[in-house]
Amino acid sequence: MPLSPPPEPLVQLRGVGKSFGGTTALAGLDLTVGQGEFVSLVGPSGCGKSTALRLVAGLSQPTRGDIHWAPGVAEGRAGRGRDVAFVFQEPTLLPWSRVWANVYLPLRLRGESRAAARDRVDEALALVGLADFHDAYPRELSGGMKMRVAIARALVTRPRVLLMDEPFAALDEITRTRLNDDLLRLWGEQRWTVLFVTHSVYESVFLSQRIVVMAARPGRIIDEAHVAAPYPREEAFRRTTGYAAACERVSNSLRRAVEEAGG
Ligand SMILES: Nc1ncnc2c1ncn2[C@@H]1O[C@H](COP(=O)(O)OP(=O)(O)OP(=O)(O)O)[C@@H](O)[C@H]1O
Repeated sequence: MPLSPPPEPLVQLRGVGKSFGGTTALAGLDLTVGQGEFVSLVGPSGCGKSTALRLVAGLSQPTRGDIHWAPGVAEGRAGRGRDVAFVFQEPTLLPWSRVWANVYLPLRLRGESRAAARDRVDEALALVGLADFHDAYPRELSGGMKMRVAIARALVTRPRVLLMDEPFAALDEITRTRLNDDLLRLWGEQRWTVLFVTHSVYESVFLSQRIVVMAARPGRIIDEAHVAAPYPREEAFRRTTGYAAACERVSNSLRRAVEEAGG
């Protein structure tokens, strides 16, 4: 099969380091994420995955090195940057606001009226399959539905880059699998660039084109695995030899990461 050319770089981390007092969270991180790519970061606890995501989001600044964006991408904090949206493990919805108002929030913070925002909020809710729940309060929703609201709230700004920090870790297996399918469907339709943090080897292989394995002390990249399987990826992909081989490769790298850290 001919290899497709690598996508145009969207964001490049060059020699990025981050220290917190005496703790070196990241050292010499070189990572390029291409336009429209789906890349996962995996690694043991404390290897700096969240720190890397926060740096890309502009929520904190590198101590060393630099982060270079392709021309035309709005930089800055995730909340303000037009083109970068962040989804955390906790959906962090406003409990006193209905689903619609929760999704409207980023546009409200930008000063857009409800009337001007209506179509975009409705569209984001429809994308995650929650159009019928716009009037519900968060307490009336399951964990999976709350996460869908959080994803809709990220999508409402029509970002080019979606940063996801263990978004499905707190969900049960069936809900997680369903949201994996939904996320891939949306990515196929919308073609954002996704940088996804997960502790699950299986989730990373199912979702990603490329998996970056990190080790701790200091946080650094020790392997990059490519998953050549085409999209759309269906359930049957989980039973292929390609899937098994990629899972084994990433698992072995992860084991090495843990051993190197003396864990
Ligand atoms: N604000 C902070 N102040 C001090 N140390 C920090 C801060 N944020 C992260 N660290 C440290 O930096 C290192 C990397 O943390 P980070 O949360 O990025 O790792 P992680 O790979 O995302 O971990 P996990 O998988 O447990 O979420 C850890 O040693 C952590 O204690």
